[in-house]
Amino acid sequence: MASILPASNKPMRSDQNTYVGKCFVHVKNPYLDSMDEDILYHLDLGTKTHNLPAMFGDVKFVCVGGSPNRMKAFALFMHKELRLQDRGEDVKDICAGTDRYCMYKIGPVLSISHGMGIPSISIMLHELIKLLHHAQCCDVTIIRMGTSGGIGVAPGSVVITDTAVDSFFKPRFEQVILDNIVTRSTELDKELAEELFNCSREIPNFPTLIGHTMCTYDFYEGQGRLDGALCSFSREKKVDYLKRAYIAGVRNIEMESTVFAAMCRLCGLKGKPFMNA
Ligand SMILES: O=P(O)(O)O[C@H]1O[C@H](CO)[C@@H](O)[C@H]1O
Ligand SMILES: O=c1cc[nH]c(=O)[nH]1
Repeated sequence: MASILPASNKPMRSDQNTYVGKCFVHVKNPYLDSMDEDILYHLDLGTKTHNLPAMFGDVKFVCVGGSPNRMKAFALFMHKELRLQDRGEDVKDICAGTDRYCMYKIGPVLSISHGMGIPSISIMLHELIKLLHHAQCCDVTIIRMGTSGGIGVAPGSVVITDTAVDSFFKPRFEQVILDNIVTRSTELDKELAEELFNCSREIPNFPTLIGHTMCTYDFYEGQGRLDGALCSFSREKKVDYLKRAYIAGVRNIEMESTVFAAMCRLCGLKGKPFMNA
């Protein structure tokens, strides 16, 4: 999406952070420490109402995806894979008190839904990152498992994102903060990409590749679709745009990866979108 402020009113600033050895999930908000209580409103959790270190202190993997049903199915799958003692049917939605997101905990794995688009996943990520921070979690890996539209790849391929890019094919996320635009990096953990790619090679008939993922603010006009309620470009313009995206290294399109990459990177989560194209 283009900046919503004129260029002259755009103080560009970059937030930077790198991954460190043993890494606690950290927040970057000086006000949080002085707060008597932190209510994670959209997760229906809080520091006074729940013992977050006891509930979540052992979390090492967080898997997120748009749809609540997908994330429940993934939780049941993980329950089976990890051969946990309790019955699979007992896998309970921790956020059942709110109908915004669902969350399941299966041993060290959290499975959470985030809805569609940047604003929806960003609210969930703010509260998830605070939750992992309050629970004193360290060395947490987060993976987004989503659907996406492939560009120049065989249908059904899995794209492991190395870098999330915006609609201009740039590795950045522009966050509007008050009336400023702050540009954040969207580089992702390269080792994790290789690790996931190597795992995929052990599974027969599992076409997988590593590439850039383009994140748009809209499913229809933003992704060059000709079948939305509005369409102001020609088929030729659409094809030209997608070809330029391919040349820039984009292999799939979805709607959350830039903010996901930017926030996880800043707060010490090793992150990776991983998508069906
Ligand atoms: O499959 P999920 O995780 O919902 O993600 C993709 O699907 C939605 C659009 O249909 C967008 O949220 C896009 O990013
Ligand atoms: O954003 C998305 C998600 C799934 N498929 C697409 O084509 N785009």
